[in-house]
Amino acid sequence: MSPSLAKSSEKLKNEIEDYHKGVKYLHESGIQKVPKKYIFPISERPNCYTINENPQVASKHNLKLPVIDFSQLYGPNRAQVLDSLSYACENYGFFQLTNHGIPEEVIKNMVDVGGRFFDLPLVEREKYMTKDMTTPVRYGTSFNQTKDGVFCWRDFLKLVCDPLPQVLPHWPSSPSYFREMAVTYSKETKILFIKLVEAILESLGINVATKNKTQQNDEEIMLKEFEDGSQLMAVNFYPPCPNPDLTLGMPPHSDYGFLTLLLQDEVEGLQVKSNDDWVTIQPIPNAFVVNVGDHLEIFSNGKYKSVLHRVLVNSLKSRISVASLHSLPFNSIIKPSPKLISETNPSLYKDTNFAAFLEYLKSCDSTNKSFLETRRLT
Ligand SMILES: O=C(O)CCC(=O)C(=O)O
Ligand SMILES: [Fe+2]
Repeated sequence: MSPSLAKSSEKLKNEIEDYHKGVKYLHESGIQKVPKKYIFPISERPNCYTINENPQVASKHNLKLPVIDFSQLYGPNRAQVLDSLSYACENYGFFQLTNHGIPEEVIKNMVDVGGRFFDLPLVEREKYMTKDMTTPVRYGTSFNQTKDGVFCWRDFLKLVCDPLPQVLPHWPSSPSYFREMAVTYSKETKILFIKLVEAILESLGINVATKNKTQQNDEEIMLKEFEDGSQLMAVNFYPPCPNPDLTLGMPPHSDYGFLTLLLQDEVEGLQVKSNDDWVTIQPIPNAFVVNVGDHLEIFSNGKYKSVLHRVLVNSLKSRISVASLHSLPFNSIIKPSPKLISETNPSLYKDTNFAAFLEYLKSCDSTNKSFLETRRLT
């Protein structure tokens, strides 16, 4: 190899190593332009409208998602709230949840400790970097780091939350109070998830209340399964990006799981696909953005929609979000509820399980085709 060729191949190798160190590393190294690796094809880039450029377009791109006041579910307005919930899940796949009962302090502590984790030196964070998708803790960058052709502007820490006594010793012990804050947050979101599942089953006409107290019905058994179900938390970190118009924090995707409870800080970035448009979800302090995952779309036989969403980045501010993904236990088979299928309304999805999802992740570039598309029968 000629000396100049050797030099350029050495440079390429260093660059590739740098991408795998993540975008916080790139940001801190002071880059002025995003490397080629992060540039999305034109058709996939965000349209960065500002209010001043085109007020009509800007307002169209700022959708007010249905806001569900959770406290109202337990009062005289329950039926109306269930209707709004059903409307949101059918038409948007997303809603914002206020007055959910999780103390402000628990939320603030989680965002704070998540931020302090990303403030640790790279050597500390790197300890959790692994290609193994089944480990209790995984630190990484982009979306599907080993498969992504184009990298996205996001670093993450993923924490498996069950069974807690087994996974907890693997969670980061630094920064201080990380485990305490993250455990409290994961337990609170799990309780909220169970309450949401009860409401969602009821909104689908599947009633959990037992008529005969000595007998458990199918739905109660199912709720018990959710209590023992899977929970995965992803702390996402998006540092400022020099060219937010060329890249994305996360590419369009739907969430694997039944429901995601997402906490976003005050910096906007999350966009949801609605009628072929990308619309920004305005952060509401202390509220959760809740979205239907692939499993709920399958379970509801397509009535509730697992909708594509993506994340934009910006040149000024870091952004943190914490996604808590909940579903049935990892080894469960997910299928349409027998209560919702009939001869005239046949099942639209293949039964699925976690192994099928892992297979999908291994086999293709996850941004090309959604997992859900691979499960549809028609
Ligand atoms: O950062 C966000 O707002 C969205 C994150 C997300 O979609 C995810 O973690 O699946
Ligand atoms: Fe997501």
